[in-house]
This record gives sequence, C-alpha cells and structure tokens, in this order.
Amino acid sequence: MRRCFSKITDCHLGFKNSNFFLVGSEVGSGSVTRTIATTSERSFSTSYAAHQVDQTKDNPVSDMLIDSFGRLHTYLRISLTERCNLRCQYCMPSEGVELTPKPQLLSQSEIVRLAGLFVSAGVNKIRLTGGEPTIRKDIEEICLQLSSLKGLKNLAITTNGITLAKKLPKLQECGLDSLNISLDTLVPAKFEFLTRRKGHDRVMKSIDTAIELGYNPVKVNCVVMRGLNDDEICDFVELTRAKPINVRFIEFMPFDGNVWNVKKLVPYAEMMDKVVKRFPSIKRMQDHPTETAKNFTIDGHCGSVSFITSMTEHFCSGCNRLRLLADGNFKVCLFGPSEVSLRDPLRSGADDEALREIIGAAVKRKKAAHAGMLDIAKTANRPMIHIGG
Ligand SMILES: Nc1nc2c(ncn2[C@@H]2O[C@H](COP(=O)(O)OP(=O)(O)OP(=O)(O)O)[C@@H](O)[C@H]2O)c(=O)[nH]1
Ligand SMILES: C[S@@+](CC[C@H](N)C(=O)[O-])C[C@H]1O[C@@H](n2cnc3c(N)ncnc32)[C@H](O)[C@@H]1O
Ligand code: SF4
Ligand code: SF4
Repeated sequence: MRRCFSKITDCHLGFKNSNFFLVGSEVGSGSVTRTIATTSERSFSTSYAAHQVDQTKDNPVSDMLIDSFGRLHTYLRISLTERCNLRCQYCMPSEGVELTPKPQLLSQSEIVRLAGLFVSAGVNKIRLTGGEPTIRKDIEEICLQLSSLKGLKNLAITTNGITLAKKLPKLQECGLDSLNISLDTLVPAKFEFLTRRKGHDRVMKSIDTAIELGYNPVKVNCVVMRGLNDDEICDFVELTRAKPINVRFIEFMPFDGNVWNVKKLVPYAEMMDKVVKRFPSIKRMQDHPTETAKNFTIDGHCGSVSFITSMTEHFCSGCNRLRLLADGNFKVCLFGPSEVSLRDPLRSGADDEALREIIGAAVKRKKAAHAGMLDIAKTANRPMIHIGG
C-alpha cells in the first residue's frame, strides 16, 4: 500500500534503554529530527504526528474519522456474520451465543453503502471478519463491491481457514488483497479440543493454498494460552524457517463467555524469553505506528514472527481501527462496551450526512485507551464471536 508522509518524512525506529523509538523528520520544521514516540511513552501528544503516515493523498481523512486525541481512523473491520463453523474456547461459550435474527443483520447492499461512506471519509483498509466470514454466501459479491470502492487500498480477511482453500481463488479474483488465518496448534487432537470441531488438515491446506496463490506474507494468528498451546511456541516459529508466513502470537484476551482467567494469559515477555533462547538471532523490525503487532525476523527464516500484546503492552495510542458489527452496530473500541446502531437510521431513511454525524459523534467519544487488564475482564462486552477481533 502506498503511503503519503504528509507531515513526517524519513520515519525510522531506533532502540535505546530497552525502548524502541520512532524518529521522524518533520516537513516545514527545517527537517528537525526528534523522537516522536517510544514504546513506554507512546503518548497522545505525539500520536497525532505518528498518525499522519496513515493518510493517503488521494483519500484524505475527514473530521468524521478523527477522534479527540487526533487519531486518524483509516481501518474499518466489518463483521459479516455472527455464525461460525468452529466453537473456539477462547472466543465463545460452549453453549453457543445468542444470534441476531436474520432480518436484523446488515444486508449486502447495506454493508456496501456504509463501507462506501467510511471509504469516502478516508478509510483505506477494510478487514472482513465475523464469526467466520467465509461462510457468508454472498462473500464473493461483497468482496467484489468493496474492492471497487474508490480510495480503498487494501481489502483483507481474517478467517479460520476451514473452507478457505476451495474459496480462495475466486475471492482473490474478487479483489481480496491480504489474508490472516487463525491456527492455534499444530497438533490435530488439540485443535479438536480447542475449537470443539475437526478440521486441522483443512486449515493447514488453506495456508499452503494461500502461499501458492501468491499471498505474502500469509499471517497466521495464534492465541497463546497457558497449559494449552504455550509448549508449541517454538514449533510455530520453526514453521517460519521454510514458509513465507508471519506467525503472530496473540495474548489471550477476556470476553463474555470465554474461558479467560489471568493464569491462562501468557505475557509477551514470557513468550519472547522462550523464543530468544531457541532463536537468538531474532531482531525487531520497523513497525508501522498503527499496527497491532510487534514484528521480528530471524536469520535464515523466510517468514517472520510477531506478538500482539493487547494485555501487557497495549497499542491504543496508535489505534486507527473502527468496527461495524453484523447487526449494524458501530463500535469504536474492541474493549469498549459502547455501541451505536447505524442500521436503524439507515433503515429509517437517513441520508449520508445524518449517518456521518452519528459516526463522527461516536468517534469523538472514543477513549484514549482501554482499561487495565483485570478491569477489562469485569467490563460488560459482547462475546468475541460477535465483535470479530
Ligand atoms: N486490543 C486490540 N486488539 C486488536 C485490535 N484489532 C485486532 N486486534 C486483535 O489482534 C488479533 C489479530 O487480529 P486480526 O483480525 O488478524 O487483525 P489485525 O491484527 O488488525 O491484522 P493486520 O491488519 O494484518 O495487522 C486478534 O486477536 C484481534 O482481536 C485492536 O484494535 N485492539
Ligand atoms: C473472532 S475471530 C473472527 C474471524 C475468524 N473466525 C477467525 O477465527 O479467524 C478474529 C480473531 O480474533 C482472535 N480471537 C478470538 N478470541 C480471542 C481472544 N479471547 N483473545 C485473543 N484473540 C482472540 C481469533 O484467534 C482470530 O484471529
Ligand atoms: S475465533 Fe473465529 S473460528 Fe474460532 S469460534 Fe471465534 S469466530 Fe469462530
Ligand atoms: S483496545 Fe480500543 S483503543 Fe486500544 S487499540 Fe484496541 S480498539 Fe484501539
């Protein structure tokens, strides 16, 4: 994706006193180089500057997508369905979740209309998620229509990969640019335990199909849980030696109905200790300031490794994400319970301007960061399967 560095040029990361820091030369200030963010003090006074790198010149970000901390929201996650063909323990309760009746879910044309509104305001990346987005029957048509939106630079999907191998060639033709596939274990029996369903071989096949079709990197999302799959961290890293994949270890997050407790959380620092011992050449890469992941390379590996540290080192100061849920609710933060319906005004005949006002007001109410770890666990929120990650 092409980036326009409208205010900051020549961004790079440095490393000092155990902190990575982002340095940028600012246009219009005599190219003065200064530290604009560190991992320990990624403060909000600097986040606006860091965010300028997320603007594209041909699709500038309108006020509707800028929050009260100056964060530019250029990434929209759309949940296409609340249903899924797996039942992952970390995502949903064993008894399943309450499903919104079909007529109350967004139709294809409603999704495209709302997405068009966001893209015309400056969103340049859309991720389809769910539930499992690939089980939606009209997914190809949705991809085709979204990928045609002027100003959209990247159409991505997060999927469990169960039915992906068969569907991917067509989805690629319909404009799907990037792929994240979830896989938490390399052991088939454990997969069945974790997901309460069979299908490990199908997910592995989907990863290989995605590589064959030229997706690079194929991102592999692995939620790490103590006593369940933390013994497989180095095996996942080993996979990146020969496969052009980016394995992303995700800290286990609490949501309604999942099996989270603090003892099951494996903190980033602990995961990293394991990896460094076995792969001492691991090196931090330059991260984009709005990314969820901290990214690393290892000598001799054609893939890479990342960590998504929502629980122990949040990345809220660089947040550029908004969420449209399958029932048409708009959610400005993954961990925030606050939601507003876009479906209802849309169905009552609201014009684009009225919808923009509702969206803009919700964005302005977005908080600086999420609550502390244990507070998140106590906050009322939906199950993850409704939110889509
Ligand atoms: N705390 C937090 N976690 C997020 C956010 N967005 C995604 N995640 C988590 O990151 C993990 C991977 O999510 P993905 O669906 O692959 O999305 P992504 O990390 O934005 O993917 P890329 O666009 O490829 O970087 C999941 O556990 C998500 O719940 C966010 O805005 N905040
Ligand atoms: C909710 S799923 C939806 C998309 C698709 N069904 C899938 O599994 O990839 C999106 C992402 O959220 C991650 N996820 C779900 N529950 C989580 C939790 N409790 N903590 C961290 N990540 C979680 C999944 O592993 C997946 O990568
Ligand atoms: S993580 Fe994805 S595959 Fe697993 S239950 Fe949730 S929505 Fe389904
Ligand atoms: S927790 Fe909320 S504010 Fe923080 S990165 Fe995620 S969506 Fe953004």
